[in-house]
Amino acid sequence: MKVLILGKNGQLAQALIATAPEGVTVSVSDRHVLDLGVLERIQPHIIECQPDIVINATAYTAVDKAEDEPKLAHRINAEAVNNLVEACKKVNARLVHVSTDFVFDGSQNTPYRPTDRVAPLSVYGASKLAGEDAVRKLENFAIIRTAWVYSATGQNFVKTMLRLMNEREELGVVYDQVGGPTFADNLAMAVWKAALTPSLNGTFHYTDAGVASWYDFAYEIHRQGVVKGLIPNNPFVLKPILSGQFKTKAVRPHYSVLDCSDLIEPLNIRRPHWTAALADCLDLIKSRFSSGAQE
Ligand SMILES: NC(=O)C1=CN([C@@H]2O[C@H](COP(=O)(O)OP(=O)(O)OC[C@H]3O[C@@H](n4cnc5c(N)ncnc54)[C@H](OP(=O)(O)O)[C@@H]3O)[C@@H](O)[C@H]2O)C=CC1
Ligand SMILES: Cc1cn([C@H]2C[C@H](O)[C@@H](COP(=O)(O)OP(=O)(O)O[C@H]3O[C@@H](C)C(=O)[C@@H](O)[C@H]3O)O2)c(=O)[nH]c1=O
Ligand SMILES: [Mg+2]
Repeated sequence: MKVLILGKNGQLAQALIATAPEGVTVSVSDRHVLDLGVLERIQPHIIECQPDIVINATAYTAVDKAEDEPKLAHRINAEAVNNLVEACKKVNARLVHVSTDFVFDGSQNTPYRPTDRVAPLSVYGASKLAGEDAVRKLENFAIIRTAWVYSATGQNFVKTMLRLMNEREELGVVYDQVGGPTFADNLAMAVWKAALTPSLNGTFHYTDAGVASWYDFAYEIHRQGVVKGLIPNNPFVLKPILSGQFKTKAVRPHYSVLDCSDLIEPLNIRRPHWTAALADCLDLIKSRFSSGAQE
């Protein structure tokens, strides 16, 4: 089984590479091998690789910047995906594609199922939805929507909080956006299972278990960070604030909890609670820090 992973240095790509199951032959294309912005390169590259399965772990993920660069976000998250779909058709490859909770507007107050109404609030969300729509033209695909991804490598909320909690004595974090924090390593396990289950076709959700606001998430990062010696045990004030008190270019959904049962039940996926997953990630960050690892 030949699996082509698109993306190398991203959070999910790194986790997929680290957890590749035995028996699969993995090849990885980073942006130097295949820049997805150069649309006409996509088809020849896929034809050259002849994969059985393509896992697209790439995306334009800068949510606020996308508001200023809508064309680029659309090119990477939608047009490139459309070309990828055409290429997969040519070589008869299964495509596993990753999408986001930001396709929803957050107006629901029960966990979103894959079939619930989509209505993105941001350029990023709209571009990812257009990418999903392209993938749904294929016969053999799985779209995995996830949310609030973090890992020991790369840029994410956990790393930002650790930095700010080391620099400041006070921090405001929004409590009116509620979702499902997800450790990239756990997401990667779910993506591998989905990739290697050919009968699984359609749109699915995976996040770690439990729900949190960004404030809850930050509170737990601080609590565990202090216990693990990643944050000094100094007086520190974490203030719960409203989204309106933290101005961002992009509008984010107030509620984007994803119902993952359609994926985790048939595939028997173990879904750790986000607080346990956070502990795993902080342990990794700590071991990288003490071994002097640089990014
Ligand atoms: N981060 C999050 O919180 C969430 C992410 N998602 C989705 O999960 C998936 C993985 O996200 P994540 O790993 O966090 O993303 P990262 O931002 O960590 O990584 C982005 C990846 O996209 C690649 N990439 C970006 N632009 C190009 C380009 N022009 N050509 C080739 N490659 C490019 C990067 O390539 P390279 O490796 O070469 O640098 C990198 O591997 C995405 O589909 C994202 O939309 C969904 C919900 C939440
Ligand atoms: C740094 C910071 C952020 N915030 C808020 C802003 C925002 O509403 C929220 C999260 O901020 P971030 O910019 O880290 O997260 P953001 O980039 O919006 O994360 C999103 O990324 C994309 C790729 C996705 O697909 C989503 O699932 C989601 O993970 O926290 C604070 O309230 N205080 C702070 O000090
Ligand atoms: Mg971000």
